[in-house]
Amino acid sequence: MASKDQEWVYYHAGGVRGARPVLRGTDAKETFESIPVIDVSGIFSPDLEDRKKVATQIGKACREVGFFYAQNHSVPSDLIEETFEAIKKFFALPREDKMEVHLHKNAALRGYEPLFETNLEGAGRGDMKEAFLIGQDASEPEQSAPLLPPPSTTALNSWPSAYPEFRPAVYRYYAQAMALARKLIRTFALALDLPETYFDAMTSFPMIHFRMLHYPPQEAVDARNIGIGAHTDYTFFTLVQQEHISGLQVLNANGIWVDAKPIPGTYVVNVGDFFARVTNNRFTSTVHRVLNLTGEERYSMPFFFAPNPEAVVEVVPSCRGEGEEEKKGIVAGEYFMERLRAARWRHPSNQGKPPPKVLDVATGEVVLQA
Ligand SMILES: O=C(O)CCC(=O)C(=O)O
Ligand SMILES: [Fe+2]
Repeated sequence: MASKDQEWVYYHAGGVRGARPVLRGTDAKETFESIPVIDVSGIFSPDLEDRKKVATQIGKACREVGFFYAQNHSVPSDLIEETFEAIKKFFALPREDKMEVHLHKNAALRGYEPLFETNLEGAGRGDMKEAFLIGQDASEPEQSAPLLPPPSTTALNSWPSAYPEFRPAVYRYYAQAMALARKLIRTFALALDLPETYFDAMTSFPMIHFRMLHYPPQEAVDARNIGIGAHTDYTFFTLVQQEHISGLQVLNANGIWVDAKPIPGTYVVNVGDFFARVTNNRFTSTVHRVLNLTGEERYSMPFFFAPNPEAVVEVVPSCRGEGEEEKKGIVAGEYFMERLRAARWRHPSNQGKPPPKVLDVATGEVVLQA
């Protein structure tokens, strides 16, 4: 029974605000307290049985936690290090070189996002991170799109002219992350008792968002000082590289934050909202946030893997239980852009629309976003 002393955790999930009571002692429910580590080397095996063994472990992690560490993922560690070096150089550029590609100049919301421009929890001065975002873009030859775009197609990504080496460095990593994601989406299919290729057609040229992030150290731990506010991802799944600096935290069913500390040689993999939807929430899209209390600069690179923009996303056959609510199909690209715009409502395409209502985490009141 929630008393007036009840503590709450506020978050932003599935595009809406939510709150979870913090449960301790005899009120606590059965939930995870750590994040499983899974050796995924079997996904590269020619033997289906090896691939299924990994799928079984991944399926369990997706149902019980929504997060797992993937070990032996085959993306070379020196490539990951080189990519972090390139990202650090980008964030170290003079402000005007970064502002050249500010994401509000870009219809697809790609490019540079300065500190404090999103405010996922709605409190304080905003999320304490800067970011650079690229995504799927058929006009960029590095992406080898299955269908050539019409010649009039304009690029969706924006690249800083002051740092020409950035694009090839980012794409060297992008290709490897994409190859791993393609293996994993098949493993997720097996984990759901579906044919291994079940998701292939709806991810033939998927919505990718590759976000490079820099979190300066923060001084205080309160709702007004946060790297990225509590949220869920709008993906099928996300592959996170986070160097050696801690900061990522995952919310369990008791409202307790569990650290997703960096483990060398692994990816943090998390389920996003599209997977929660197609599995009727059998896979959980778990709330997470970032607080950088290490006193050091933190860099991370989540690679978001979502369906093709035109794909209509429906509950998969193995997750249609009797008596369960029939969810109607959603067009993946529309849903995605809605979520992206809600997080950045100052974008010119939102002009004239009222600001979204958000919860002030400190007071618990609903306010209009500033
Ligand atoms: O920086 C991280 O480790 C995770 C970032 C994240 O959750 C996001 O960008 O959605
Ligand atoms: Fe996230």
